[in-house]
Amino acid sequence: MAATIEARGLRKHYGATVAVDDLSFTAEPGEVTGFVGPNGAGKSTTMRMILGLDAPDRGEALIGGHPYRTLRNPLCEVGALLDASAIHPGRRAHDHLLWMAHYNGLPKSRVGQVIEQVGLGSAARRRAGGYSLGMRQRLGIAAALLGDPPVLMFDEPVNGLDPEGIRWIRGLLRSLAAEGRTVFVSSHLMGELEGTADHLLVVGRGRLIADTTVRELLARASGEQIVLRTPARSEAMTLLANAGATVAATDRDTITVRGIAPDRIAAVLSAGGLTFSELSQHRATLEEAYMELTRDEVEFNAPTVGGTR
Ligand SMILES: Nc1ncnc2c1ncn2[C@@H]1O[C@H](COP(=O)(O)OP(=O)(O)OP(=O)(O)O)[C@@H](O)[C@H]1O
Repeated sequence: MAATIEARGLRKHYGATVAVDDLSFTAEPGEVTGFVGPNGAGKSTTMRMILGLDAPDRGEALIGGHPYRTLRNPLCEVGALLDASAIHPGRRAHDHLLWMAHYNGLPKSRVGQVIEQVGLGSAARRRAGGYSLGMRQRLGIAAALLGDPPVLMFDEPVNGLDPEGIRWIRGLLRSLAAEGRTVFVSSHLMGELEGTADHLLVVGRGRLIADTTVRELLARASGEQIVLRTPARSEAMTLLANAGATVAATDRDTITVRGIAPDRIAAVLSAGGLTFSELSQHRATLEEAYMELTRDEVEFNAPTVGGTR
């Protein structure tokens, strides 16, 4: 059974801080939806509201069309990893999952299945207090998968993991989406979602600033910018600025040019007697596209060296 996650006009404030401000979006089955934004953007607060752990001031959040609190068997409708350290250190992973299964009326056989699925097999009888961060993440994910739910939500699941752990989580997210599940994953680093997310929701200061696909976001960030490589960098910058372009030096002999077309750039340079060795469309990385979107949205923006941007 497929199910969406929907937020409709969600708002939440804590004292004078508006953590989430009129947020609306839909996450669809069969896709990994990346929920990205700088620290303090409101990601965890939004996820807590979707999961019924915090009440919105306004708006509503729905899983498969229903508020979390009205779900009859929540573990079978949505699995979530919010805080991997939430398990008691004296508890063994196997017993923890067995207790969850029992409490939620799930067959015992699910425990062994999810332990295998997350690769915790040999460690499942050890106490969680001795687990590494990566093992605790795996246990949290096993708990989320226990009810075989169509919707999965993970809050910063790769935070602090080694490259092998990151690769494993990425593969898992993709395979869960390929099974037709709705996979919702938050991160404050866009690069972490490269090659994993299909759909991106970018938030800043509690507001939605982009609801897009990875492909569209890259195309938008790459468009219009031309990379020019020339030995006469400063002369070229002057000529192009006089011709109405916006220019910025990016390297010893490289300039990015906006606002005029490549054939016009070539014509201006040739009229000025300048040569160039490259004139190409700029290809933005996902991280660059994200930085551009969120530049003004960072809660605590560190001043740049020299006070200029
Ligand atoms: N329980 C709370 N009491 C007071 N302020 C809160 C509380 N929870 C969140 N906030 C504030 O709300 C804002 C959004 O926080 P939230 O944790 O949702 O952001 P986030 O995007 O998940 O950040 P991070 O990436 O750092 O986890 C922040 O300014 C935070 O300080």
